[in-house]
Order: sequence, then C-alpha cells, then structure tokens
Amino acid sequence: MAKSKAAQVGPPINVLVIDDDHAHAETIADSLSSQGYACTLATTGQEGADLMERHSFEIVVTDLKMPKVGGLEILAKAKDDLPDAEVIMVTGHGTVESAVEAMREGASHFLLKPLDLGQLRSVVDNAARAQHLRRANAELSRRLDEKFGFEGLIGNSPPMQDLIERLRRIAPTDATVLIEGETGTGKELVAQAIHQNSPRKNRHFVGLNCAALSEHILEGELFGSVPGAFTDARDRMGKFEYADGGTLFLDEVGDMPVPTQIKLLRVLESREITRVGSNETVKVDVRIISATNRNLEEAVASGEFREDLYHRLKVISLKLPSLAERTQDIPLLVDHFTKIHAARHGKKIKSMTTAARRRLMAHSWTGNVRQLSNTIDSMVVVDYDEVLDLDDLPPEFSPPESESGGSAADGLHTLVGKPLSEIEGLFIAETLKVTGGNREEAASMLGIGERTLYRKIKEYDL
Ligand SMILES: Nc1ncnc2c1ncn2[C@@H]1O[C@H](COP(=O)(O)OP(=O)(O)OP(=O)(O)O)[C@@H](O)[C@H]1O
Repeated sequence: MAKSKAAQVGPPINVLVIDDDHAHAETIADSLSSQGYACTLATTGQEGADLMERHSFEIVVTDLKMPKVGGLEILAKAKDDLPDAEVIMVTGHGTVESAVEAMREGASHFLLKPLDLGQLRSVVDNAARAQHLRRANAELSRRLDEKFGFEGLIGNSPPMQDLIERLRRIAPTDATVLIEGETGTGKELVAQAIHQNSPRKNRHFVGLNCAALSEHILEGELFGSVPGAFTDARDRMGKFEYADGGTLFLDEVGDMPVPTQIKLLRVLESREITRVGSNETVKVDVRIISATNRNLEEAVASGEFREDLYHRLKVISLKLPSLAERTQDIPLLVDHFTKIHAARHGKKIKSMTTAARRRLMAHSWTGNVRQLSNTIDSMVVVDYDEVLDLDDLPPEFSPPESESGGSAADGLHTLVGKPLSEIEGLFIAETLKVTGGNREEAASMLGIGERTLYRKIKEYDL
C-alpha cells in the first residue's frame, strides 16, 4: 500500500507492537512506520498491557508466546480496555492451535513466523481500513449528535438542549454529579454519556443499583470482601476497585441504607477503600455519578439521607425533564426507537400514520422515555404491513369513549352554536398542545401550510 493511504483520514492510525524479541519488534515497527502508521513499542506483555490502559490504540500487533503476559492475555485486555482495536497475532509454527483459539476469541488476523513484511503490511492495511471506517462512523454520529443530541441522547426541545449544553461542559471534568429525574427519563444514559466524553472513557464505567440490596450485600458489592468477612465471603474486588481510573454509577442512591452512606462518605473523603473483613486500605481514583428518582432534599429533611453525603454527591446537580415537559421531542424519539426496534427484530417499517403519532403525542407517559421505547417496540413486533398505525398500539391506548364513534358526536354537540372561527381557533390550540408547541408538526396534522398556521395563531391570538 502506498505511504499516503494509511494516513488517509485524520491523524495516523495508532499501532501498538508487542514482542519480547526486541529486534523483531523494531523490525515490525520500522516497517509500519515507513507506511505512515504511528507505532509504539513494548517488549514485554506487561508493558503492552500497561500502555493499553493509558493510551488509545487502534491496532495491536502482538506476539502470541511471551513469558508472564502472553498474546491471549493481551487480547482479553484489549477487549476490556480497547474494545474497538483490531488485534493481530504473530505466532510461530508450533503454536498455530493457540492462534486459532485467538481468532475464536476475537483476534482479527494471525501471521506466521518468520514474518513476511509484505504480508504484515497488507494485514495491517486491512485493519486500518476497518479503523478508518470506524472513525468515519464516529464522526458521522458526532455530527448527528451535534444536531440532535449527545451520545445517543435524543432531544431538540429547549430543556434537552440546555441539558446537552451543560453535559458538554461537565463531562470532561472530574466533578461528582448527581442526576435527579423520574423513572425512565434517561439518568443512566446521561451518566454513560458523561463517562464517554471524559478522559476516563477508556477505563470502566461500573454501575450499581443501590436499591433492594441489604446493607451487607451492598457493602460487599461496593468495597469488596476478604474470606471470612461473612458467610460465603470470598476474596473479591468491589465496584470501587473495579472502577479505578473510571466512573462508578450509583443508581437509586437515595435508597442506600444510612450505615452504608456513612462508609461511602468516608471513601469519598479519603479516596481509599477497605474491603469488608480486611484492615488494609487501597487507594482508588474513581469519578462518582449518582442518580435518584426520589426527592433527596426531602429524604435529608426526614433523616433518611445524610446531609453531608448529599452535598458531596451533588457538586454538580442535573435535573432531567420528564417526557411531559418535552413533548416536542416525541416525534424525534419515535423515529429513533422505530429504527432501533425494527433493526433489532429484523423488520421493515416504512412509516407511522399521523393518527398513531397523534395518539402517542397525546399520551401521558408516566414511565417517560423507557415507556415510549417499549410501546414502539411492541408496535414494531405486532405490525404486519410495514406501516405503524393505531391498530398496532397496545390495548391501553384504545381511544376513550368520548373519542370513538357516536360519542364523539356527543362531544361535538357542545360546540354547536359557536362561530366557526372560534371552533377553528380551539382546534388549533388543542393541536398545538398535542404537539407540545411544535408548529411544523401541528401544521402537518391540521393539513395546512406552516405560514397559514402562523397567520391563524396571530389571528386568534394563541
Ligand atoms: N433522551 C433520550 N434519547 C434516547 N433514548 C433515551 C433518552 N432517554 C432515555 N432513553 C432510553 O430510555 C430507556 C430508559 O433510560 P434510562 O435507563 O437511562 O432511564 P433511568 O432514568 O436511569 O431509569 P430508572 O430511574 O428507572 O433507572 C433506555 O433505553 C434509554 O436508552
């Protein structure tokens, strides 16, 4: 491949070369560097593993047989720390079986020793092509995010745009964040988006639901345990240690038992944990994001939540709007979930009827975005004609009596006798309510142009 090709899109592809034979490692790196790759060398498996923790490599070329940390361990490490990296194994004739195992475990290619440099370059070029495609996709989704959201967070309404703007500023810092919001408003998604846009993104994002766990189990989960700490206790790493260098997401933090709250506060202050049953302390570097759908201020007032911990957790406080506060986002979310669920079920959905959209817009979504997603999921499953319509909606969406058949006429009776212009104004106002104030959507529902709608809004002073 020509030198320029490897560096075609953006900065050069980052390659990590791991080989305990120094001269061999250098030959590989020289050969790839001359093709425009940015190579980093490691001459032990351990050194390679350490480098993978700190840097983001796109391709890893590793020797299979190395003392202590071998190629298969490197592959497992790459899966954890660099899940998008392409791993290429270099192996001697005697170890072909392990190389086959490596392929099964997700290596993208293996090369036999003695290494043919031409073949090496062509295999690396193929991996680089896959990485360029990944970069292009990431760039595309970044642009889409810029337009419609942030890391999969869909929403164009003013409260969502404000939230996304704040997230962009908060994410790259190390600040502790408390996310408050009703169930299904996207608290976990927001926590993940913060992690993905922080310097910690290559380390673990570890979630723990603090509700419904007894004090002892929760503490074992958080801090780990040593044998003998309690019945069945094993030598086990807790979530804090596992999240070291990364982010720990404490979901339903408002339900944490008070004794555990005290221990958590101590850990946040000292930045070290003690496994349950042990006296040894372990330093941890973890960013804490917590979430709750309870009103924590009330919990503090009633003594169920410690005030000092509350203030520690809410250095940055984010309140997620309920779906009722951002009905304007429903059409975007509907399209988003239709695509996702159709792809998941391998079904083709061409469109959704206006009547079905209208019903979804008017619904009271107590379960917020999750409930909307589940509803679209079930519509996609039962649909048979590639068009999502009222008949695909779950039974709880059946129209109320007043909207169906003859009884609708009863409702209309109350309007008889009013001037047509007043009725028109009433209908426009109702439609705008249904669309959450979205005029484009309202105009399309009413079957009139947007300019006409603007004129009528002015005319009726809506
Ligand atoms: N703004 C959004 N854009 C796209 N998908 C979203 C958005 N908000 C939530 N979702 C989706 O809705 C579902 C519920 O979100 P999530 O689990 O983050 O909510 P939650 O507030 O943590 O809920 P709970 O309090 O019940 O744990 C997920 O599938 C998530 O991907």
